[in-house]
Amino acid sequence: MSEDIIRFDKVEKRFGDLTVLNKLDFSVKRGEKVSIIGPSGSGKSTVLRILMTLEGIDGGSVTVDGEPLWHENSGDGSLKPASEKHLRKMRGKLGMVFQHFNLFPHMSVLRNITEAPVKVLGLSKAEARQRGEELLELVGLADQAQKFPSQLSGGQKQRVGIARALAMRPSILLFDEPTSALDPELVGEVLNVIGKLADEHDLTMLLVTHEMRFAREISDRVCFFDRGKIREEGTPEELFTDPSEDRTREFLSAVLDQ
Ligand SMILES: Nc1ncnc2c1ncn2[C@@H]1O[C@H](COP(=O)(O)OP(=O)(O)OP(=O)(O)O)[C@@H](O)[C@H]1O
Repeated sequence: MSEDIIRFDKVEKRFGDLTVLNKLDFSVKRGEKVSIIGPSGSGKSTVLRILMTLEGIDGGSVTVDGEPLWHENSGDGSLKPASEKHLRKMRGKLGMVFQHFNLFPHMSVLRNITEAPVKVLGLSKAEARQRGEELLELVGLADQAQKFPSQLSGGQKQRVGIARALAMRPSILLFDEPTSALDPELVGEVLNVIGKLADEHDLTMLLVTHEMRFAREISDRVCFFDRGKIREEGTPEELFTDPSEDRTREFLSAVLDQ
């Protein structure tokens, strides 16, 4: 684990008068599993949305896999705003698992997973199907391939969401509060799948979560966000047992008491 696969340098993001990211410096190394925790509105999901190019930036730079995300070389060594082609290429490096699953309701589970690999990666239907079946096996849903999302529980839908993101063979997997829309009894099955991925694959994982115990278990590093900046970061052990900032301590005692 050496080079940075994700790098934010002094990134600014505003919505009108609201500064959401305030000259944010943040990086993730290849293969690293990083959790972002912090109060509501601190800019956690915005970081993921910027990486997925769902939001632009107002200042600074973002680099993914050594290349600027929002800019590209113009040929004379200077940078120009990224073209749609550049953004598409960069998006291919990342997969995202959304809080509300975002599955296609009119497609079977298997087709939800095979559609983009066929249309975007150019896989044959047979290849996509074989890979889709392997991924359903990985998330424990091999027997649900022909069902439709409406026939699944929330936990099953989210496991399809994970399989769908993996089907695009990303180097980086982003999770945006993947369990917060689930009934409590369904959280465990999704966390088990994410934990298995973290243990068995060399994927880079960036996870925004309110599940403190889980963040502690699977992360190499935990970042505490507060008002658009990283207030404190460290190993789970350092951050959860001996935080150095009062603000981190207050946040942790509030959420761990719930
Ligand atoms: N498209 C938007 N337009 C205006 N304001 C936005 C938009 N998206 C996010 N915000 C605001 O930016 C701030 C940061 O949002 P973000 O979703 O990144 O926070 P968060 O830390 O992920 O919070 P939560 O834990 O509640 O999801 C919030 O105050 C939010 O209301």
